[in-house]
Amino acid sequence: MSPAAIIAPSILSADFADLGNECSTKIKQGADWLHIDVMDGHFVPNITLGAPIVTSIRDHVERPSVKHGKGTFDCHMMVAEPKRWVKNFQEAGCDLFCFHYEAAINSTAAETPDGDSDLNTNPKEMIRYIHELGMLAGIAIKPETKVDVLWDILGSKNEKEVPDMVLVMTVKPGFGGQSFMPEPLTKVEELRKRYPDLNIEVDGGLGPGTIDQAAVAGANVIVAGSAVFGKPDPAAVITLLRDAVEKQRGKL
Ligand SMILES: O=C(CO)[C@H](O)[C@H](O)COP(=O)(O)O
Ligand SMILES: [Fe+2]
Repeated sequence: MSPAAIIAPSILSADFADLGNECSTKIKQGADWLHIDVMDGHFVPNITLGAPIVTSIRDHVERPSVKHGKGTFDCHMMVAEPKRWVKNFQEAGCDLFCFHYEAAINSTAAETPDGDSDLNTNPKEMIRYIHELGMLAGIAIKPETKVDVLWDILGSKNEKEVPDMVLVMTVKPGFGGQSFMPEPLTKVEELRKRYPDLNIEVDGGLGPGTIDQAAVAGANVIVAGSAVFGKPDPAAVITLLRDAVEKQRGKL
């Protein structure tokens, strides 16, 4: 059986003027994690938020008591130089640092806030660095990136280099509220076939109309922004998303 359903509302669609309350309310309404979209205007053509905001909302959401537990801050780092921000986000209260494969391999100037100018941004090194700082590590791929790039990383003999989660984007990263792209689900299917226990997250355009396809493919971590925030009954949407994943779990 694949891992349990994890529902992670994306705060990109929250009321930013009332963020602390928005976040704590979503947890009360049944969310497991909060998905925090960090965009730097370089890796994607949009800017959202940085570590100070994560520090502020951490005061409103209790830290998870167990690994992957309720209240996990799932930081989706759509930034050009992910290594620069690992320590910064760890100090802010991030629990899961999910960087983009495409950013890691193309990163050039990776000086960290500590002045560490080691430019090595090999994905496995990144994962080890994130783990050494006590966070869970995720690796994300854009819709056009082939899943094959992940086999070497997922097959690493060093457990510190193995990610805790893979994020398969189902929209082009950069904006909330886009239409779901079904094509990347073939990557989810292949990941699930090879790795029955892996946390596989899908992100972009997920909601009541698209969840079944993602659940059948084998995704268990579901990000939903515009389908949850600002809706009349967010708790009902969260339950619907969870039920769709749970229904498929036994079959996978
Ligand atoms: O990473 C993202 C965009 O780059 C967001 O997490 C994602 O788009 C969620 O928003 P929605 O559910 O409205 O599509
Ligand atoms: Fe995201």
